[in-house]
Amino acid sequence: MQYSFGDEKFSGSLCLMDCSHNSSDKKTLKRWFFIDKRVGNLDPMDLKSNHVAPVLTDQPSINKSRLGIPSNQLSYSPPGASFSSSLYPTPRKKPIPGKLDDVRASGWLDAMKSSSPPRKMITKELNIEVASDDADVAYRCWMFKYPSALSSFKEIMNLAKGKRIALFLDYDGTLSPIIDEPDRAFMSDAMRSAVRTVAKYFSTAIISGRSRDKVFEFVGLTELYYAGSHGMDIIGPVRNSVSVGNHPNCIRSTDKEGREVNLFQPASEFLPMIDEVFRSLVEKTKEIEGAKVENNKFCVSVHYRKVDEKNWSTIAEYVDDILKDYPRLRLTHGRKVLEVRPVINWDKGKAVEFLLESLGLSNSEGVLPIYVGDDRTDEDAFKVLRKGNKGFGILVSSWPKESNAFYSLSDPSEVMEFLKTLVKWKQSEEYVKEE
Ligand SMILES: O=P(O)(O)OC[C@H]1O[C@H](O[C@H]2O[C@H](CO)[C@@H](O)[C@H](O)[C@H]2O)[C@H](O)[C@@H](O)[C@@H]1O
Repeated sequence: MQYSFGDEKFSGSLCLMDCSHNSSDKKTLKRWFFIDKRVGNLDPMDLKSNHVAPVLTDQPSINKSRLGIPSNQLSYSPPGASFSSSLYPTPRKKPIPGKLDDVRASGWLDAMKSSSPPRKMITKELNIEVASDDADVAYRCWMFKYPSALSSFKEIMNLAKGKRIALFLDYDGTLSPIIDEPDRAFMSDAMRSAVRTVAKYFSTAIISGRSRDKVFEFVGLTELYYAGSHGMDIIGPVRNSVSVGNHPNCIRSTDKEGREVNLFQPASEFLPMIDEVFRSLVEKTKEIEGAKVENNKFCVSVHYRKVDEKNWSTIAEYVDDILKDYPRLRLTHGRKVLEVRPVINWDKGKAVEFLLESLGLSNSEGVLPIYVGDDRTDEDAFKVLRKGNKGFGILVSSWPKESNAFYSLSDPSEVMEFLKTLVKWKQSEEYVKEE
C-alpha cells in the first residue's frame, strides 16, 4: 500500500496496536505503526492528531524500567509464604449435562481451533487491526511489543549485571520443535549440547507438561533439575529450607544417580484418579482416527493434532463427559492438546517459585530468573516473574500471540542461539574478571 504524509510517499503497511502493555501509567495506549516494506523498519505514529504523522523516534527501549519498579520496591514473599497457602481450591462444580452444547458453550471448540490459529484470527485476538492482509506485518508489530531476546541481548545482560541467572526451560516447542507424533519429539544433539553447556554456568531446570521420567528420557542430562506434569512432580536439591523441606508433599528420595534429593509431588493423592481417567479416555477415543491419549503421571494429554477437524467436537465431548464424573479434575488447553489435571493451586509458576527456593535463589535482589516457553501453561510462570518483578519470560512463537513474557524468540533454533549467546557472555565476563 502507498501512503502520503505531506509531500512524501511511503510504501508499506499501517497497523494499529494496543501498547498499553508498555505504558507505565497503565492507560490504554494505542499507536499506529508504519511498516516500511523497503527497509523493513517499524515506526510508531502518534494517534493523538487526526492525520497520521510519522514519528521516527519513540522506539521503546526495553531497559531496567521495563522490569518496572526500583529494586527496593520489589514485592517479595518471605520464605514459606508461597507454599503454605492451600493447594486445594474449591472443586469445579459438576456441570449440567448437555453434550455438544456444553462443549460449545464452554468455549472448548473455539479454544481447540485457536490452539494454532490461522494468522488472520490471531491478529484480531491481539487487538491489532491490520490495514493490510500481510501476516508479516502483524508479526513485526507484535515483535515491537515482544522484542527478540537475541537482538535485545545487550539489554538483557544489563539487567543481569551482578546477578545470578536462573534458567527455566520448557521442553516441547522450546527445546524440540512441535511435530505430529508426541513420542518422537526428540531434541537434537546440538540442542542437548547447548543445554548441557548453559547448565555449567547457570542453575538450569526443565519444566514440562510431560511426565518427569519422559522428559528426562528425552533430555538425558543429569546436571539439570526436572519438573514434570506441569510442575506437579519436581526433583530438587536437598536444602534446609522451612518452606521446601517441611512441605507435607515433599519427601527425601534419591535420583537416578543415587544422590539425595527432595521429591515434591503436590498432587500425589490424584494418582489413582488420573490413572482411571487415562484408561477411560484411551477406551473412549480409540475409534477416533489420529487421537492419542498420553499419560503424564499427574495429568493426561488428549492429542488431536492428527484428528480430522470434523471430529474435534467428538473428542471435546468425550473429554467433557468424563470430566463430569470428576469434579476435582479440570481441563486446560495446549497446542492441539486437551490437558486433564487436578484442581490444585499448583502450576508452572508455582514450580518456578519452588525451585528458586530449593536452589537458595529466592532472594530476588541478586537473582535474575529467566523462563523460556511457548505454551499457554508457560504463561503461569511468565506471570509469576512479571508480577514479582523478579525476572522475565521469553515467549517462543513465530506468530503473534498475547503473552505475559517480555521478550520473544521465534523457534527452538533461536532458543539454542540464545543459550549459546548466554554462555559466550558468561565466559567473556569470567575472562574479564581473571584479567
Ligand atoms: O510443557 P511442555 O514441555 O511444552 O509440554 C506440553 C505438551 O507437549 C507435548 O505435546 C506437544 O508437543 C507434541 C510434540 O511436538 C505435539 O505433537 C503436540 O501437538 C503438542 O501439544 C506433549 O506430548 C504433551 O504431553 C505435553 O503436555
